[in-house]
Amino acid sequence: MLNVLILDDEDIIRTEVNEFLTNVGYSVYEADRPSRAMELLQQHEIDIMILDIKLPEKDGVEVLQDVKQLHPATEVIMITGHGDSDTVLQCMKRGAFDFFHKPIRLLEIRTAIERTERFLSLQTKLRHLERRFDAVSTDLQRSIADIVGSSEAIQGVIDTTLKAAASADTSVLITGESGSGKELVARVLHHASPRASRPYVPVNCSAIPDTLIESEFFGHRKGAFTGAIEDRAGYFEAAEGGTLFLDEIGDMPLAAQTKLLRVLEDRRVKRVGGTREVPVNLRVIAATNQDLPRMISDKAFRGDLYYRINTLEIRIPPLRERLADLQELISHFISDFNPRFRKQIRGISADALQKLSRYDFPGNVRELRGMVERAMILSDGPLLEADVLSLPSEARSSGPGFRSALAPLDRSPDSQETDPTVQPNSAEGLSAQRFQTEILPRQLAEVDQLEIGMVEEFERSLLAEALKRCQHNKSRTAQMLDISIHALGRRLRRLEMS
Ligand SMILES: Nc1ncnc2c1ncn2[C@@H]1O[C@H](COP(=O)(O)OP(=O)(O)OP(=O)(O)O)[C@@H](O)[C@H]1O
Repeated sequence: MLNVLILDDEDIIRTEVNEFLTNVGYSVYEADRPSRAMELLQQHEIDIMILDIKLPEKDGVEVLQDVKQLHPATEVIMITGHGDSDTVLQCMKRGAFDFFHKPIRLLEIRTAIERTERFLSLQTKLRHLERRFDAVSTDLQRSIADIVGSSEAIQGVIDTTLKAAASADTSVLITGESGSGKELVARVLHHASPRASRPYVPVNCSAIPDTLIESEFFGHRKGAFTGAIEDRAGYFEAAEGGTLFLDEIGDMPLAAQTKLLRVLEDRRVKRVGGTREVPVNLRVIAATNQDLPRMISDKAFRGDLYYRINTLEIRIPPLRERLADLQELISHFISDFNPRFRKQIRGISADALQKLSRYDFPGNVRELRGMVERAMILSDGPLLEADVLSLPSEARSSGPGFRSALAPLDRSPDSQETDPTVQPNSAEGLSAQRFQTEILPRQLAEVDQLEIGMVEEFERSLLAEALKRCQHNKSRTAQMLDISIHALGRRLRRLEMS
């Protein structure tokens, strides 16, 4: 409903116009002088103002000027006398939307107001579209910029992603090793698609307990089970119109796979405890680092679901197949971490880079990011050197130990079990190894949460913990932290721990 303000010093005109407009459904305010009109404009969002020319205090042309300056969203319709062509011209120049002559004909007013109303609604739509367009394009720009790398391999991935984005209903399966950037690609896919202005709902299938999976995906009605204290929409409904990203789909239990398949086929969902089915309109993007065809032959993944979700497959090559991106990625992470750690590290030494490029990065970009983060905490100079990067010495690069030292932070327990390089071989080995593979990476991940001023404190406690575990033997501590004994000494002195 539009708000209309009438500014006229003639009571009879105000009353008549007010009655007429109120009857046809507008909300009408009246003012008999400019100062009162300005007060009302302050207090209410006035869409249209009907403004007389001849007024006490100041004339209508001046009032028009004030209104256009202070309340540009308010459209003004002027009431002018006959033969006032100069004034009409002035008013139009100053932004009046329309005008009509006295004596007023109510029907004329109504037509003028309806015209203004149509104009206002078009303007609102335009503003809305502009906002959406801006938001969509910046989100897309930002999500593409998040994918660092100029190698042919990664550019190929971005090209395919943008092509896949165009067909808004096609299911896409993103495959690639852990930490290779599948989530980043899923975001680009959404933001570049016609569904970009609608929700993007990422779901990590491995993080939902089996017992909750149905209500999380389908939602529930109040009272459907203990704890269902109110009606809740599930992921399918939350992603309405947009994209549902199912990360780690290989971890979805078989029963849930069957239900997912049904939704993809019927495009309808029913909340747990509910009776009504509601239609859903969304695109599903799934991602996995597992070998789904093998899981199908092992009966751990449904073949029919697999064919349903991989209408199009985007494979992200592991980092070791695109080492051309290494330097760019390292620079990106360094500039990301510099302000957080209050450092001014300029880059990486040629020697360290060369050694890194011989590594196979089982944890891919996530692992590289963790390495850079850790090295930056430990680094004292302007360049990241091999000793703080936990790089393998030539002898260790292919031998056991190195992988475990750099195990990605979120490596699954399964992968560690099957990885012969992380099998503990002694009690001391167990604690040192656990410190390297679990405790240290977890603590490093916690750095993300720390305030800048706490970084030194954190570093100090990390070193104290490592020293304690090695009975204060410096060379063993350095070995455990994968840094040289000199680097350890420098750090202890800087932190006044020696
Ligand atoms: N090309 C890249 N440029 C910049 N950062 C990247 C790139 N690829 C991955 N990353 C970073 O590496 C980390 C892991 O990426 P992401 O979560 O997308 O991997 P993923 O393949 O989905 O991993 P998972 O299989 O474990 O879910 C994130 O911090 C991400 O920002």
